[in-house]
Amino acid sequence: MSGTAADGGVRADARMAPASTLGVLATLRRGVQVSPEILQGLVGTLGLAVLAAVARVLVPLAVQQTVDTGILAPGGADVPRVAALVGLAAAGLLVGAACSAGVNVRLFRASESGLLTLRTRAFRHVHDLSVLTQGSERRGSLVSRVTSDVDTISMFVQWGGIMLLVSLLQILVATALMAVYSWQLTVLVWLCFVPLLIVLPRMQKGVNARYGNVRERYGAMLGAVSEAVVGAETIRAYGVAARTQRRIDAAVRATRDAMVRAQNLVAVVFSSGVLVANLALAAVVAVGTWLGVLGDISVGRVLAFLFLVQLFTGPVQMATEILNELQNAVAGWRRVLGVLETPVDVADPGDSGRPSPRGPATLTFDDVGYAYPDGPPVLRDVTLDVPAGTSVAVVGATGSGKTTLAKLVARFMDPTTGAVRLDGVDLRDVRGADLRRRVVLVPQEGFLFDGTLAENIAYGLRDEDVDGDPVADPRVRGAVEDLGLHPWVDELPQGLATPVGQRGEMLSAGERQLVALARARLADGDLLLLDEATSAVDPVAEVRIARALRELARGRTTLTIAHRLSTAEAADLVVVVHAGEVVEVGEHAELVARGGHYASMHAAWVAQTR
Ligand SMILES: Nc1ncnc2c1ncn2[C@@H]1O[C@H](COP(=O)(O)OP(=O)(O)OP(=O)(O)O)[C@@H](O)[C@H]1O
Repeated sequence: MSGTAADGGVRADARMAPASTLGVLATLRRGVQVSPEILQGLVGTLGLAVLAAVARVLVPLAVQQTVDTGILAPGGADVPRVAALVGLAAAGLLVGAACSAGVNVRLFRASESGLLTLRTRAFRHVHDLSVLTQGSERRGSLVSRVTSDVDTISMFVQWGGIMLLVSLLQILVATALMAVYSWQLTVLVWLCFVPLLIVLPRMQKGVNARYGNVRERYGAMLGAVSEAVVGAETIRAYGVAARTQRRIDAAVRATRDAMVRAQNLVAVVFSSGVLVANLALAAVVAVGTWLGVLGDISVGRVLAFLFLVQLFTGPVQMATEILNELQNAVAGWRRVLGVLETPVDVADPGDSGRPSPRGPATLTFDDVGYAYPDGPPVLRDVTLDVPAGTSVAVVGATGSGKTTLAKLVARFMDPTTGAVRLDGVDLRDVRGADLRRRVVLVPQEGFLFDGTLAENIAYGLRDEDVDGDPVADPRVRGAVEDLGLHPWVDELPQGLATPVGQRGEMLSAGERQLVALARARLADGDLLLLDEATSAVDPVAEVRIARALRELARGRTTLTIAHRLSTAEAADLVVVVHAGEVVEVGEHAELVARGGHYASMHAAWVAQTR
């Protein structure tokens, strides 16, 4: 959440229509606005594309000239002329190939730099979105927007776009030359191809549907396989390998069947293109010969027609496929633009915000209410004053709103009504960087990254403070020692250099908590938000965690979401949340004596544990 509201979105003007409602051309236009590099050097590229199309038509032209004015020259074959024309055709082919290569290279370069901008902007924006938006959007879908959706755009821009351009030009230039040679044969060739043009889009739709089915089956197959890998322990523990294997086999077979169905139709589409081209060739030969006998057309021109017909087949077949790719690209573009348009609902005021200097932190809830989007209120009229240096335990039944309270303090979202204040300043007005420095959240399950123990602890440092190898960083070691964790770390075979594995899978749950605490110690905030872990750990780890927590909290304002009432017993202040409302606030002994909510929770807990 480092960006400001103004830098990420693309809808600077609120009156602009959302990308999901835009037509094809408007989407392309807005896509180009977002990444204008796509159009870099377009005029030069277009010029090269025209040259490439003209060069391809040079061959039929040379054939006609060679036959009519070289081989069948009135005074006998004119060998030097034939040689010159063959040379010309060869040169044309070479120039055409060079132009095509140039077009590809230029397009590739321009589109890659455009897509780079699009990807980085989209990724940065995803980062700026509030945790809540990220959660509701399903993280997987956000990832796919920044990766595969951009890929569909790239496919079209790099390949489809230019093929469409070159193909259209090729058809136009070829038609022009054919019309010069013989209008009758030109009409004939078009008559052969028109039915294909009518039928192909429908067939292409079928191909798309079948490939859609393939992608679906493929996704299901990947899902089944990855589930079996992730759930390997459960599968083994319950001995259900055969059942799992049957599910995977069925998914693999379904993918194969879908693929075969799609390929069958592709074969029909491809063959019909070849069939029509051959029909056109046959018709040209037959009608051309007849016209030749009548003296309306020369041999060279009929031969040239045979070559020109070939120039039609590829583009016509490709055109529908390319148009389909255009649809995919436009859909991808809409989704990526949709991400860029998602408003940043927790906006960092940046430099225009109020500075919040380090020091003892007081926390105030000022008549705070909160409702998750489209949900009922989960917090109501919360008013609370936490003096600097106080340790507060928030207790309440599951779902009562404790975590929501902590999330508001970390500013993962803003209250629907009222305000949360740090040292009297509304969090909405506090500079993001100051807030992150002063308020540190230790979640129940701290996320560990694939790397060493030291690297994971060093995530507590701000980017600008990181230098050198964390393993050798005295600050990392210092944090570990401050919390009394060095005996544990020193027992590990590689000490601070011990790898933790993906998500810390090589450590136990208790050890992961210790790393999260050392990280928070290094972050050294003024206000600590602790979501107490509910998972049980062994007694030694429990003692170690409790000691580290005590050390971590020393001298700081602390808000702990307490799942164990022993934590509440030790806190300066207990806050009892019930159905979204703060119903009791006071010291442990005071609340027990009051005989209300807390007293009955405590009595139940004592009966269970002692
Ligand atoms: N992201 C969310 N979207 C919608 N509703 C949510 C979301 N997170 C929590 N809630 C709802 O808000 C209410 C309060 O949830 P919260 O997580 O704050 O409770 P809690 O007291 O921390 O519970 P627990 O002790 O089980 O962690 C619950 O009814 C829950 O269903």
